[in-house]
Amino acid sequence: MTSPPIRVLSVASEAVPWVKTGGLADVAGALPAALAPHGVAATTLIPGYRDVLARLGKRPRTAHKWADLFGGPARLLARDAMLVLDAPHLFDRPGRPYGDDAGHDWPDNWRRFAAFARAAADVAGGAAKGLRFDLLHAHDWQAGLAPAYLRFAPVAGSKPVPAVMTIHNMAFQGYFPAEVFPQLGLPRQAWAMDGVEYHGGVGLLKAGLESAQAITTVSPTYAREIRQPEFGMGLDGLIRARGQAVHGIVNGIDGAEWNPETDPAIAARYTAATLPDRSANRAALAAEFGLEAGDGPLFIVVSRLTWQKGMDVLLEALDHLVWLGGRLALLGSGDAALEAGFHAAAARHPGRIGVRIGYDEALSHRMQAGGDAILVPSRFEPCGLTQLYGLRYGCVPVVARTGGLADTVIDANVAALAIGAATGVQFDGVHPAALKAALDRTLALWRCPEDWQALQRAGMAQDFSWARSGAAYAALYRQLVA
Ligand SMILES: Nc1ncnc2c1ncn2[C@@H]1O[C@H](COP(=O)(O)OP(=O)(O)O[C@H]2O[C@H](CO)[C@@H](O)[C@H](O)[C@H]2O)[C@@H](O)[C@H]1O
Repeated sequence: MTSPPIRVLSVASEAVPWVKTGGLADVAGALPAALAPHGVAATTLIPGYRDVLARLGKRPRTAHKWADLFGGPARLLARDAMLVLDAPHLFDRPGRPYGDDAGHDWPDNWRRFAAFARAAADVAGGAAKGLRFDLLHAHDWQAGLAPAYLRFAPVAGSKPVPAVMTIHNMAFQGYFPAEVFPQLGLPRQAWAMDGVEYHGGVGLLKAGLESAQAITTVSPTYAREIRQPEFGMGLDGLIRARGQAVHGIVNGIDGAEWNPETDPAIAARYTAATLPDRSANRAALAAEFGLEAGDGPLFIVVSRLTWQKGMDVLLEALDHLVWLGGRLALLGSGDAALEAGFHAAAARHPGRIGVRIGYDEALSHRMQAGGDAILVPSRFEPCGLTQLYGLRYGCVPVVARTGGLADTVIDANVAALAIGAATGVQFDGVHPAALKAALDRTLALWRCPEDWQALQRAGMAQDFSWARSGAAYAALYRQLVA
């Protein structure tokens, strides 16, 4: 007899295809399908931002109502395996999920995401008729209070529901002043070192990390790195103390959406056996970015333009990249100074550097299909998805040896090349000299077409589908509900 599926409420502030600002959305969106083959029925709860509600269509079912959820009425809307928290006073506004169009965080973010977490804990605890869950899985600081509500203020009479807290990025912790604590609806004992108190204020991610039965992050190397102050960013002591409960599970990618054999966004479809067909994509990409023809590699970057991603270091290596005969197509948005820096580099190197500031999903597919190598010089990278897309598309990753980049790319050292295992180039220490040296190594590989194609083929043969990671999450859930 097969056992009934484990029912998981996955709680995230963004999930594809509904709302995305970064990699969290890819993962939260992919999890339910990744878990289904492993006996887990996952339902995703996201906030009802204006765009989400607009796309939800006319008649979603109302599964629960709150007369007053942190200052206004709210409804739980259900559509298939999706739940949306419709709370107009918190989420129905123009702008982005976490701030206005000018990039300022919403001043009431603590209230928005406390309410979201409270609602999640209510739903996991059985408050909504007909919806039952065995476990709550919270993602990042926006969902961080949900495990704390389950621990300190569960639905009256409900059976205990275990929680998993996943860190997608330790740099974002949801820290707010102590004054908000009395408004969270938590009992006084939650204001403690092993509760929500954090450096004299309230830490939303911290609260989740203290309260969840298990902690995961998105690669084994990052799980080790966050035990150190440099990567733990104030929470390294907590991570060390809870070491036994911390697990590193690498993200998968959606192999249906990211498949060069079937991708509707690209000009020429191809497989590892038909690599020469890629050249049409390459030519189209160069044309799209106004780049001249050349025999050097066409590098791409698809990234948030931030310090985390090492984009300031890349700026300092661009003259060298061009001097080597390379070209660069960059798509991204973020810090104004970095955006200006890339515009200036493009002006300095017309025909060699092309820059597109903005967010464009279809273009990101065309770039992976047409680029020769993708640059990911991150200072820290919990997992990273763009290098995985690069591997799948034969766009060779050139990455810093950190976090998930260290775990997913096999450096083209002599031994790895000799056995055909190498899939990319790694470098240590994110500073201009190290990146320039990595570019030199990349060029040496590029000049030997046999080596280069071996890198591409080995990368395309890697399996970063969700199969393994889905099984790992399912095994963890099973332990916790047992
Ligand atoms: N301008 C643009 N146009 C189109 N698409 C763009 C884009 N800029 C970025 N993207 C896309 O957004 C996603 C970014 O995901 P990443 O994993 O690389 O980083 P992020 O730091 O957002 O995620 C955090 O969470 C994820 C998920 O766990 C971790 O992998 C990661 O290390 C961690 O920092 C990718 O799908 C990428 O293609």
